[in-house]
Amino acid sequence: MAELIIKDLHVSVNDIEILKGIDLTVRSNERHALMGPNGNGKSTLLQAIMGNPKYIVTKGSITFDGQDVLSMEVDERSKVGLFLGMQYPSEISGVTNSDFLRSAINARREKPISLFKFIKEMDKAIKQLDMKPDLAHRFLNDGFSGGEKKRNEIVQMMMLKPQIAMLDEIDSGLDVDALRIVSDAINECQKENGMGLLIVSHYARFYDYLKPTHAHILVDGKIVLSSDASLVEKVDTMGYEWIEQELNITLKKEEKKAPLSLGSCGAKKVA
Ligand SMILES: Nc1ncnc2c1ncn2[C@@H]1O[C@H](COP(=O)(O)OP(=O)(O)OP(=O)(O)O)[C@@H](O)[C@H]1O
Repeated sequence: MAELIIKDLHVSVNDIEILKGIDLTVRSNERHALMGPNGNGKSTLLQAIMGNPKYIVTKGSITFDGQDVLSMEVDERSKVGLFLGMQYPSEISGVTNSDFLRSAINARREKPISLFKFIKEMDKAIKQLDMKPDLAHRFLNDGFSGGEKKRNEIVQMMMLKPQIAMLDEIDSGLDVDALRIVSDAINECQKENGMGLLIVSHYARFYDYLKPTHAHILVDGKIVLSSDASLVEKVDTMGYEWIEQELNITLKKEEKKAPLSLGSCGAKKVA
């Protein structure tokens, strides 16, 4: 069973501390919803786990099956089974989608994948995501619509078969049908591979499809609440303001979204 363990993680960007002590464990088959007001550090956490050099870890640890992730290069993190589906996927002209994926797959295998198997798997993924068949031969994300880029991240996930997949607002920009198609693909991939999921989204509809086993709220660089999927419903109906009263913390003014109301969903205060 795969296990990603994050302990007391502090991360700075441009000398400003964004993450201020994150503790989180994600295991195979678990589905963690990570929510929180805008600009509080969700993407920063995912980028730091994947090793984006802009995000400097100043304290704490990240281990994957007992191995020190922080001492690994980005490609090594991918090879051990970590995957990040990006909020803003990059466009790379000159590299076709299929070349990119084949190289990424071969980098983590002793023997290169046969062309036959690769084409079969890529066709299956493209069909499952209901994407245009020419996608494999186009340059990576070049000229792709917003929704196509997000679906393409899931094609990559299906092909790479990670042990822990982190999805950063992969639902944003998807129409209602695409949201269902993408969710079905994620669910099937998890069923086949037993991967663990860490999912950042602002929308309950996406979580309705993915059925989180755990849910967390991140505020000002800390996970302040952890619970089950009932936390997603609570945020969907009440926003985040109730957290101020329940935990006696202050949300930044511009992050307040919902009308003030109180309630409890049995969430556990963790910070
Ligand atoms: N590469 C970067 N350069 C400068 N500042 C950054 C960078 N990445 C993140 N930040 C800052 O770190 C803070 C947290 O940003 P982050 O993207 O992690 O928040 P988030 O919770 O994912 O927000 P959202 O829900 O809006 O996506 C913000 O103030 C953001 O401006």
